[in-house]
Amino acid sequence: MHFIQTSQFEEAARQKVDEAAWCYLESGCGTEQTLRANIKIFEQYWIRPRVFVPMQAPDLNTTVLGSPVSMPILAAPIGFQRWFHPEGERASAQGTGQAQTLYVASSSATTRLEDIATAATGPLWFQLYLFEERDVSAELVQRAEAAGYRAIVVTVDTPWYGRKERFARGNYSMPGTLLKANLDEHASGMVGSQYGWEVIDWLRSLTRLPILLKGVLTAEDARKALAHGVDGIIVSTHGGRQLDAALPSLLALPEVVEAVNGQIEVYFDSGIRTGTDVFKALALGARAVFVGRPLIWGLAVNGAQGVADVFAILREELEYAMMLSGCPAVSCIDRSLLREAHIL
Ligand SMILES: Cc1cc2nc3c(=O)[nH]c(=O)nc-3n(C[C@H](O)[C@H](O)[C@H](O)COP(=O)(O)O)c2cc1C
Ligand SMILES: CCCCCCC(=O)C(=O)O
Repeated sequence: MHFIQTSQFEEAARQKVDEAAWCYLESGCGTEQTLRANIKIFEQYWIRPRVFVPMQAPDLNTTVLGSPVSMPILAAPIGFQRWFHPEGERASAQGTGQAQTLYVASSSATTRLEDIATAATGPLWFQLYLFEERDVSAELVQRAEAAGYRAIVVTVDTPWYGRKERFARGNYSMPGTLLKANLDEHASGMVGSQYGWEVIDWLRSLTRLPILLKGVLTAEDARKALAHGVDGIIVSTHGGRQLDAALPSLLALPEVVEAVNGQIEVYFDSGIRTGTDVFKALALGARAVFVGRPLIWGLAVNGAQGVADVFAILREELEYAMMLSGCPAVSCIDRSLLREAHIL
């Protein structure tokens, strides 16, 4: 089956994945206001195309914290991937490598981070939850550094695990056989809710790897992140899975970009489903975007190849958007190419 839109992968994945896993993947938190808004808001931005811009083929190559990637589209950290495909994280890292882009391994992976690194062929970052037991986080950082991961992505929007009401209403639970492969059997796996900004200074003292914060949505916190010496920010609502009614990521992006003022790289996730979504996030100042659920649809449908195919669709759609709007390179995509209008 040759799919040309990520939504076709969604339909096909729904047929393959069991009901509980599907609900876990697709759900957001609370009334799912932010989950819906993350998608809808893209329709409130319109591209202002420029004509007579000579180009052969658009150049999608870029770098992320110095690592070259073939396009500004990256794999977001997603936990429990063996629930969706027996090869889980190994397959998604392979498919991401096939697309020559970056994979972020989750703290809640069902494959050991060392085994993900062995399977991967592209650059890797490691996503860290700040666990109640600091030693657990410290050990993960040291293992990630030893295994060749190039940055630590600290998820900061999860001082508590979000209230997934759809999942709870369905009375679903995760199979006991799904192990968090990276955590020691004695670790509670509870996220720490007592931390303040000084925990970032503690983390800084542990590693020389670049540190990014995932889940910053305000200029105030972006300025604090700068003051604590972080190397990058990912503007994210965790795919609408943490605070319901949090402002959608695309609405938060401009204020974070403005506050950071080019001093560090700003990334984006939540709601990317098409290449024009990627284009719009880049135009609002993101260096690159992370994709979550669509890659898991690809994984569920066809393992590593499915992941690579989803990347290929997004890539081709972005290429078309660039060719038809007069952007020969991703560095040319800027705010002047976008207009906001709520007409739908
Ligand atoms: C099933 C699922 C599991 C996730 N697991 C993690 C995780 O372990 N760590 C993390 O920082 N974010 C996690 N996220 C959030 C993603 O990294 C990302 O922020 C989100 O999926 C982006 O939104 P999108 O799915 O609309 O692309 C998860 C999201 C989903 C859907
Ligand atoms: C310790 C928190 C585990 C959460 C793992 C998965 C996740 O982030 C999600 O959104 O689901």
